[in-house]
Amino acid sequence: MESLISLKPHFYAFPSFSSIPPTRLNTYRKNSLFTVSVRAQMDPNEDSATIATSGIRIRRRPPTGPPNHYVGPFQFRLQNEGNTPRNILEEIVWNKDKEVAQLKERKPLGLVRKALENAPPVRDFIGALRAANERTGLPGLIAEVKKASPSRGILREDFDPVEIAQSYEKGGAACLSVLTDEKYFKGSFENLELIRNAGVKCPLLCKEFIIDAWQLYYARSKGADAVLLIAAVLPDLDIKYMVKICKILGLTALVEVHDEREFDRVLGVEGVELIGINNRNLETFELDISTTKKLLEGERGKIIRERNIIMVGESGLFTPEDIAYVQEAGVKAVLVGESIVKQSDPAKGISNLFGKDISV
Ligand SMILES: O=P(O)(O)OC[C@@H](O)[C@@H](O)c1c[nH]c2ccccc12
Repeated sequence: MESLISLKPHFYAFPSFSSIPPTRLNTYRKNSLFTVSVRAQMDPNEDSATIATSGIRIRRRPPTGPPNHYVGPFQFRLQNEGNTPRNILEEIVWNKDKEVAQLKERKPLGLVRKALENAPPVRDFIGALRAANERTGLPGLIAEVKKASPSRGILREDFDPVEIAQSYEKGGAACLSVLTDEKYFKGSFENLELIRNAGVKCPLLCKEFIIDAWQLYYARSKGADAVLLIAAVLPDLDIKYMVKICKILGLTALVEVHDEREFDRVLGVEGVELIGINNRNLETFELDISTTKKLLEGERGKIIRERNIIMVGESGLFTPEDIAYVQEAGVKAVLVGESIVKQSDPAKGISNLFGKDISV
């Protein structure tokens, strides 16, 4: 069934990595983007389109072309299954695709790379988490500078990112996460830069929906020490290449999963050192902190320990009992936003969350 949604001209999605068959991908990457020599594996039984999107459920861009209908001088845009996002994650990613295409036009990779020369030095994100964990015996805290989210709306009206970041640092956070998505989370790269330039010592995670390697360079040029790679939106090959690029840039990659399938995919990627389990399903917003426990049971937990991978429990953590629960499940770090950002004194929010002062 088609229905009318707007009169605006339709946007043509810009092709990015996932739409390029792996064979071409190599040449493309080698010639125009990076000088990394990596070879994509091709299974002769799988066609290239399947490989390029392997592993993910969401559609990275609208599968149908512009559904236009002309009536005289009027151009109508028709809504159908192929151009309507099926869930919020698809919507965010489709939007991000347009956003990145525009940003790239304004600031091509060459310019971003040039800007890297003046970027502040990278700091050791994983080292900070390990040190905090050893010092306190509790999971190292990644405290999130978060103004709003699509599931919770505005979390804090009087939002001063630098003040919040400084308060988190004072309260004993090991690292900070700064949301940079503007449309859905009311964040910005300006916030990231402001916090970095204010002299906050905690390493910074750029919390963004990364779908294109250009964004990794951009995040680093703005002072990020780490980036988030979401397995639900990135095919295996993208994760593999992006992890390699992060290494080259000195960035730590926090690779996020939320079910067994994504976890297994990520465990199949070489060089991953930090994995987050998101207790919130980004497609449905459902929150369940037993996700962290469930995913770390049995064989997967064993692999994690053998490889010395640091696990991060993400989302929906509000009380000392929640922290104890995910720690028991095997995490050495936690990522927390809502419960601490909402407190008038975020440092106090941290002590409430852990049931004690972790700054000393
Ligand atoms: O505010 P919470 O429930 O404490 O959650 C923080 C963080 O885990 C959450 O913001 C998050 C985790 N993964 C994401 C990916 C995109 C956007 C946001 C997120």
